[in-house]
Formats: sequence, C-alpha cells, structure tokens
Amino acid sequence: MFRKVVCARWFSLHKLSWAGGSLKPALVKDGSLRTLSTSARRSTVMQAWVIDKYGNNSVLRYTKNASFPIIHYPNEVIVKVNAAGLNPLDINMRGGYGAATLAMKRDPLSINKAGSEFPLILGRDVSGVIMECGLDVSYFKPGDEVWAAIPPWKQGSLAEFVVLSANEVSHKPKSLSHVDAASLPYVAATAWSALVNTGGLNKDNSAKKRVLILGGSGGVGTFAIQMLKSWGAHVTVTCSQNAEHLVRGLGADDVVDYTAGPVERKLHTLEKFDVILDNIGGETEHWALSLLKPWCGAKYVTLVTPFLRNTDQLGLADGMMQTAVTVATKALKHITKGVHYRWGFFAPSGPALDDVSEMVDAGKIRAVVEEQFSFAQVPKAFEKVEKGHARGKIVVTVTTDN
Ligand SMILES: NC(=O)C1=CN([C@@H]2O[C@H](COP(=O)(O)OP(=O)(O)OC[C@H]3O[C@@H](n4cnc5c(N)ncnc54)[C@H](OP(=O)(O)O)[C@@H]3O)[C@@H](O)[C@H]2O)C=CC1
Repeated sequence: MFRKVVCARWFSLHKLSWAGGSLKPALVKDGSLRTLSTSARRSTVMQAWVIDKYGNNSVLRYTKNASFPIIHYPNEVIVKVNAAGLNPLDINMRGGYGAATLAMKRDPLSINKAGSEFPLILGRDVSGVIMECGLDVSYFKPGDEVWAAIPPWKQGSLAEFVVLSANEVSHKPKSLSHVDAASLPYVAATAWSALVNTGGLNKDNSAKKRVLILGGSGGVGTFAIQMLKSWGAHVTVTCSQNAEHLVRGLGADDVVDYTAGPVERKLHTLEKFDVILDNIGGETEHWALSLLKPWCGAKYVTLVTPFLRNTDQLGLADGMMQTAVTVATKALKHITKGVHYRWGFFAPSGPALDDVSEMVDAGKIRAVVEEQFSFAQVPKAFEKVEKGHARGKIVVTVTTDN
C-alpha cells in the first residue's frame, strides 16, 4: 500500500475546544472522539524518564505518572515503545541545547498549560508496535511493528508510548530485533538527509564516486559507510586506530587513523573526493574542502553547525541572521574555489526509512549496537553516550512485551 500524505491542517477545521476540564480528546481510527478517561483499554499515565529542567545527568527523573500521549491530528499514530536509541543530541538537549528554537517548533497542543516544554521526554529513536491510528492513517494498523526517528521538537521515546505523525514512521525491518532496529532511524535519517538530499548521492549515481567520512566509528558514520558501500561508492573513513577493524568490517575501503599525526597530511596523499561528510566539525573545516575535486560539483557537507546555538544565544531573528550570514559567507568563499560548502541536518522521513528498511532486510545494512541498557539504567546509558568515543549506538530496552 502506498503512503498517503495527510495534511495536518485538516485538524484546524475540526479543532476541538475543550473548556477547562482535564479530559483530553483523541481522534482515533473508528472515527470517534474519545477521551482517555473513557477509553477502557488504557491508563491516562505511563512510565517515562523525564527532565523538569535542563542540566547534567541528575535532572533525569523516572516517573510512573507521565502523561499518556494523545492523537491530536488524524494523521498521527501512537507507538508502544519496545526499544529507544540514544544520540549525542539527547545529551545536548538535556543541557538545554536548542531550547529556544525547539520551543518555537513545538505543537501548542503538546505543551503544558503553563506553556512550558517540561516535563520533557528525551530519546530520538524508537522501535515498537503501532497501538492506535488516527482517522486518516491507512498505511499502518494497530499491531504493525514500526521504527521511527523522532523530531527533537516532539516528546521522545524514553517512555512506554510516543505519538508521531504517520509520515515519520516506517515498517521496521523484519530481520531486526527491536533493540537493533532502535539503533538506526535517527542516524539513518540524518545520513540520508546529508548525503542524499544535500550531498546529491543516491543508489543510481554513487558507483565509483569517492566519498570521505570524517568520523566513521560513531552512529552516523557506521550507518553512512554501509549505505554508501551498498550503492557502490568508494569510501574513505577517518577514525581512531582501535575502530579500524569495525569500520573495515562495515565495508570502508581506506581507513586513516586521525590519532597518529596530522590526518589531513595523510588524506592529501589520496585521490581527491566527490563528497565529504563531516561528523567532526571545528578544525576540519579549515582543511577538508581542499580534499575535494575542484570544478566537478564536489560537495562538503558538515553535520556540525552553529544553527541551534546561534538561535539559543542571539534569539530567533538575530540568530537566523547570523546563521544565514555565516553559511552564505562560507558557501561563497568555497564556490570561488570550485567546491560546494553545505550544512547537513537531520530530517524526519518515514519514506527514507522505508528504503533503509529494504536495504536492511536485503542484508546490505546491519545494526551496530555498542551497548544495551535496561529502562532502569537510563542514567547509565546517558553517561555512556556522554563519555564519547562511540563505536556504533547505545540502546535502551523499554519493554519486551507487546
Ligand atoms: N546537524 C544535525 O542535524 C545532526 C548533527 N549530528 C552531529 O554529528 C556528529 C556525529 O554524530 P554521531 O555519529 O551520532 O556521533 P557519535 O558520538 O556516535 O560518534 C562520533 C565518533 O567520532 C569519533 N571521533 C571523535 N573525534 C574524531 C576525529 N577528530 N576524527 C575522526 N573521528 C573522531 C568518535 O570516536 P573516538 O573519539 O574514539 O575517535 C566517535 O566514534 C555529532 O557531532 C552530532 O552532534 C548528528 C545528527 C544530526
């Protein structure tokens, strides 16, 4: 069955005014407007790890009384979470990164009466089972096993249930367990957005292209290597010496140890590249673009951008202005040298995950789970991600029953 893209604006015509009371309406598949308190099947609360303010790991709080998610729009689904993946973004968001920008993106229906995002649930990856579908959802049905990358402006997956737009959700690869599946969506959607939408690569044009991945041993890198290799690209990776075995096992053709002296010197001895994916940022920008083939449409795409930090520090208008000036200046500077400078961003996409799901089931991409934690161990899982030196992904098992 093909995906039908449903316009969320439909809801504005059917918006419910719910005067004063604590009951929340839900638009569900049978066409009824159901209140959670009258839904005999489930409670109004659920278990979750939340934060009530920004800070270090001590702000993480376990609760049995988090609000149960509600379907507000007819294109939404509620997913029962089996496993949740963590990303560096969760550490940053725990500390308040992006708070100003994300506050503007949040749906007013999803924030509390005081207008605050708290209690906030982190966790950007989910693998689980569809529990309930909005009125216009035809691509999924209750009981379907699904995976998704959750946009940072929505409540996350460190909870028993999460509500998402059906356009953000995809059928989980049949060949993967929930734990393995939860390791992929956010990094897959990011790598897809950066390499396909921004970098211009796809399965039909990547053969013989030379791609350099700066920082190949983490979440984004381990996925990107496999996707590019399955499309026939030649992939060079930088990583620590002790990650060489891992990245070669995923298909990397050339591996350069960045800890053994100036990495750019070694990279300059290699043939130039068509695309560079930069997962490291900072210093790398000063030398990486000179590794591209000039005047051939070659692109440098960095995932490490000041976009959210600018808006956090300068406010929306000044932050956006600063961001536009920065990216335009850099793009102009490099275009005069015949190469393209771009910023890459995570973009939620169920259809992209559909393609990734096929690649996984065809044996072209595997999950790289570095360590698995129980739901009780969420703070330990955060500590692990915060230490850095990732070798793949950290996953939390939320529930094992369906
Ligand atoms: N713009 C966006 O929308 C998004 C941005 N990102 C950003 O992309 C980056 C990568 O994300 P992700 O893969 O999940 O991060 P991870 O933490 O999973 O991986 C980072 C990897 O880089 C390695 N590394 C560190 N320094 C270097 C270096 N100088 N050269 C080569 N490798 C290095 C680390 O291992 P070791 O230290 O042992 O070498 C680690 O394996 C992060 O900064 C993240 O915030 C991610 C997703 C979306």
